[in-house]
Amino acid sequence: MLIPKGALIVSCQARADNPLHGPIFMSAMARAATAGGAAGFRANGAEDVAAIRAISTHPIIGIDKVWDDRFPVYITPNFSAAARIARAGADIIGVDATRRPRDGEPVDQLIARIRQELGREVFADVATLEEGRAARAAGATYIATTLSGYTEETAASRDAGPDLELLSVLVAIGEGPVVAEGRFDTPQLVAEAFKRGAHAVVVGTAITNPREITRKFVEAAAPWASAPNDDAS
Ligand SMILES: CC(=O)N[C@H](C=O)[C@@H](O)[C@H](O)[C@H](O)COP(=O)(O)O
Repeated sequence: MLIPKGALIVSCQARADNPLHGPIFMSAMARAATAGGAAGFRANGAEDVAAIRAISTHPIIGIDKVWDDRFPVYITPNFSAAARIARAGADIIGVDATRRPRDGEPVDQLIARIRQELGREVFADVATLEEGRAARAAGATYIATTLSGYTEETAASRDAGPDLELLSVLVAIGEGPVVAEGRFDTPQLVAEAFKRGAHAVVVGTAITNPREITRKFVEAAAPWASAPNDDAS
């Protein structure tokens, strides 16, 4: 098992519309996170994975987000996406392990192929207990709460903070490491995840997305903000 117990993993991702998009910024994020004590990374796309691999020996959970209007699954939906990420240097491949339709082989088959043909550990992003059980049975090393709040079935809970309940029930099965991921946006929530038995915690937005962090502070300031020219006397 490559991710050590108690690890804080930092997700270094920035989409194309983010001013920090690109491997130069993401590898700098990873270096900053390393200096702060991060024990591993999650990164999207071959370029960012390769750039982070070049500056770190910590475990990397690599994903390849492939958007396709025909399917809801976009996190490493098929074997060719997984192979690209493995080639780029990811030790662990993150996949959407929900049972939703995807452009590729059924998820159980995908997990088995990643293990057998790529020789990589699988990190299964799930939204429910049943999906977690199934992914474990298919051979995933890590089960993570990443997609709770992001599927049709679980969307209602997205604004309610991280899914601590799902974390607890996955831990209770007791079959292997469970990782807390998705809206763990304060040190207190990270501590709570470990208290509930998380093997590791992945934090993204709250550490590596200055645009969203700024938005939160601006929202807090909004009631006191004057409209332009308000102060003209
Ligand atoms: C649903 C989805 O696509 N989640 C993504 C998975 O890679 C990322 O956008 C998240 O930032 C990541 O899971 C970390 O979570 P948070 O940013 O909440 O700490």
